[in-house]
Amino acid sequence: MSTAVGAVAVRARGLGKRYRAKWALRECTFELPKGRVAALVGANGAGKTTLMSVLAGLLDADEGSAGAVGRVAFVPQEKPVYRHFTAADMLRLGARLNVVWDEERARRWLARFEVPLDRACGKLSGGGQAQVAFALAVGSRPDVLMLDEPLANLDPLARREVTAELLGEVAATGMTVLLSTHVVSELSGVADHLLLLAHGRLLAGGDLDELLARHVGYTGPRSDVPPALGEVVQARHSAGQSTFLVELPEGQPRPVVAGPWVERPPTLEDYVLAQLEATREEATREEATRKEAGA
Ligand SMILES: Nc1ncnc2c1ncn2[C@@H]1O[C@H](COP(=O)(O)OP(=O)(O)OP(=O)(O)O)[C@@H](O)[C@H]1O
Repeated sequence: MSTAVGAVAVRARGLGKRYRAKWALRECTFELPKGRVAALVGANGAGKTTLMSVLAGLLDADEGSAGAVGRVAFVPQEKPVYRHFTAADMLRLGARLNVVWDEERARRWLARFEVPLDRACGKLSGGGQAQVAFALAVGSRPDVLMLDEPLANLDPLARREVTAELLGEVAATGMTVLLSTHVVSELSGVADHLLLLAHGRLLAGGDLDELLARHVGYTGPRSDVPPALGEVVQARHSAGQSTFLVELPEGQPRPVVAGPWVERPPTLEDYVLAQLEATREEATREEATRKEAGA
């Protein structure tokens, strides 16, 4: 089956969600193209779980709209499995509960991660239980797979293997993946799209290569300003040295920087950490201004 170029898998328009009076999400607008692996990142409490829950239809939005095209599978942070069920029982449950069920795919996932079919889920390790939840999600052949902190219970090798398997599933089925994580360093080469949340608002979103290409890291002699024009996302100074992460102005040729300055393309981790730090500093400044105004 061919897919229209640029088809959208997940869309949000002015999406907002509040718990009582407190907004957990506000004015979120984005489109996630089909077949992408999108990383949803943000500090604790930024609104990642809330966003996924609304997109998966588990929570109603309080303003705006959101939707996903096709069948959605959502694996929450707690990796729900029945403790007294074996992995094989869980697969039988999957077959009963899902409109579409690919038993072979689900079994292959469990075999790949050496999860015994006959052991009660309660007796599996946290990582093993997570694999059962993933197998069920993959077996349901979703068009959009949403995973809340899928890497949290896994050891470093398992994290790499799970992300590799997910990429394999994307290549084989054309599904779209949205995964939230704090382990940003392990998303290089996995995610090709980014949604960055801060205090319930979407700070950045879009194609990862494009986003990173618009940013440059500079290291050079101590200076209050970077060697090229642009928005300073992060500035760090030590006695004799300054480093900057700069967002270059759109639609202009890339600046040529010479002399003592060294240019470095930022990694995903550099970019995300700099953005989160900048937001935290801004929040601290706003809080101080509020306190001053109230004093
Ligand atoms: N059921 C709830 N009732 C009230 N407030 C909630 C509820 N769930 C989340 N919140 C609040 O909404 C905000 C966003 O929470 P959410 O769990 O979506 O963030 P998160 O980015 O997933 O955080 P983490 O990385 O810690 O999992 C937080 O301020 C949180 O305290």
